[in-house]
Amino acid sequence: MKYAIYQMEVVPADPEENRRLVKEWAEEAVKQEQPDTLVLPEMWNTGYALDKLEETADRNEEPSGSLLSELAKQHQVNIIGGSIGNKKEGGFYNTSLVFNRKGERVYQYDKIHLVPMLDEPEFLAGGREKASTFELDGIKMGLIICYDLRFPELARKLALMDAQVLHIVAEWPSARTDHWKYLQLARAIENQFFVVSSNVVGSHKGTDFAGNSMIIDPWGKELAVGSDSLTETVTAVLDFSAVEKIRKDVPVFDSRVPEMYD
Ligand SMILES: NC(=O)CCC(=O)C(=O)O
Repeated sequence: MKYAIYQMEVVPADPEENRRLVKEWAEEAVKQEQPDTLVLPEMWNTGYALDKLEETADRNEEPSGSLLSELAKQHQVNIIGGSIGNKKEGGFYNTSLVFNRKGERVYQYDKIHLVPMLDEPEFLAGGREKASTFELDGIKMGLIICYDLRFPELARKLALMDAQVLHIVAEWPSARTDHWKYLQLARAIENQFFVVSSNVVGSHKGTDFAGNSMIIDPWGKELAVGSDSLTETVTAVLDFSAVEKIRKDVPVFDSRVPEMYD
């Protein structure tokens, strides 16, 4: 499965411009790279201008959901739709959407863990539906959002549900670039699945974002890494047979003793 990740510079509080950028990038990436799956970053419609969400957030995933569905259907490509600032019953959420090649929405997830360092708890409600797996082209997959990366229980749960790849959509600051990289490597190695992450570049109100979008194989090898400051497309091909091979060579999942951990 060939991936193309949009390492984007989000324009804070300008959802129209961000939707234009995403459409333009997706059309170009499909032409240049012929990918199977496109990946967008976290909060790509609004950025972290959280005090402006009333004016800028989607309402019940619209209009961003329809844009992604149309792009997926038109280009017959899967889309891991990053996440969007989204108003629905209960308040504002950081909501991820995933579409298959037919433009059908196959997954929706609201970020569970709200990040205090970016004031999310002040402006957003935390998701209270459990994360689960979804399928694209017959492959089971999982998705978490940025700060969720710090909670290994969530990634492990998705691995135990047979996810072969974990997507991490993010707006991760440069101040903690090392954490961003090492935690992703740890999640890939300990769960023996692929990790595909999309981060942003640029800055907002004094916070610089780290780029370094990554594609890591289940051995922990970096297949592709974005730069720390450029808008770019990060690509790699994932061969999912690597998951089974590595789980045979180092049979961590057979060695688990779960009754000893509770
Ligand atoms: N957008 C985020 O969730 C950022 C997370 C972060 O800054 C951190 O975990 O550190």
